[in-house]
Amino acid sequence: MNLELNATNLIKRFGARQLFSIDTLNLKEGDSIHLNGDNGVGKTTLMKVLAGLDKPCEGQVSVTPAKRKLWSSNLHPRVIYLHQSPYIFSGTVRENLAYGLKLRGSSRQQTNDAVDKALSWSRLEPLAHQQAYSLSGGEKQRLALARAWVLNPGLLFLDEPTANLDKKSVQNVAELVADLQNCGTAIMVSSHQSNPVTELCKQNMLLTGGQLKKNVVNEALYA
Ligand SMILES: Nc1ncnc2c1ncn2[C@@H]1O[C@H](COP(=O)(O)OP(=O)(O)OP(=O)(O)O)[C@@H](O)[C@H]1O
Repeated sequence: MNLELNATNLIKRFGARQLFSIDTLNLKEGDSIHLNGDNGVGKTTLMKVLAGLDKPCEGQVSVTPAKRKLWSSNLHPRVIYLHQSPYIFSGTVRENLAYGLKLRGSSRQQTNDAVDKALSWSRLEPLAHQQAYSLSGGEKQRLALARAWVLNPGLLFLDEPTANLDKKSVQNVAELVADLQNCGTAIMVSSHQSNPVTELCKQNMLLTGGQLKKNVVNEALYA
């Protein structure tokens, strides 16, 4: 079922400093947005607010159709935020991939089958039994994407997913993100500069001076 996220009258302040004020923002499956803006303008904070991981000072974020929060403070189980330094659970790559599925109540057989598919999807099969903390930066980013992929994300927030990655790893991440897009996952990618992942996006939004400039069409994609 298609998900739609709506944010209205969002204001975020830290102390006396107002970071942003956004009247409306709508995201739905199929959307792909490059969230651009200089360092420190509030891209991470905005994406965390949209994903339900941080609270706005004013305003609301809602996702329809609504679903009960199962195991986390996320707004919705199919709205997923990935930090630029992926959070890795203790245990092997396989165990990391199984984590969310077990919490969702998948059976052992369902979990094993889905983990096998995710390992193949992310080309992490040779590393399946390696301790996840020992992966390289690029491998960790692929693991984080695969962990999201098994949960069938409707909306995926990618916070600087290519920061500190070499060219080959950036390309690998871009291929996985493109595949998620083709499956209908809406993506919002933050980055202060263009890269192969942001180039997949049909729209640009610019966070500047506390305002979100929306619906800037990415001409390069239609050239
Ligand atoms: N919990 C907090 N308390 C006070 N200030 C904060 C807090 N979290 C973030 N900030 C400040 O809010 C501003 C925006 O931070 P944020 O990480 O959202 O920006 P960003 O656009 O993602 O930056 P970058 O591109 O460098 O990652 C920064 O000046 C930061 O110091």
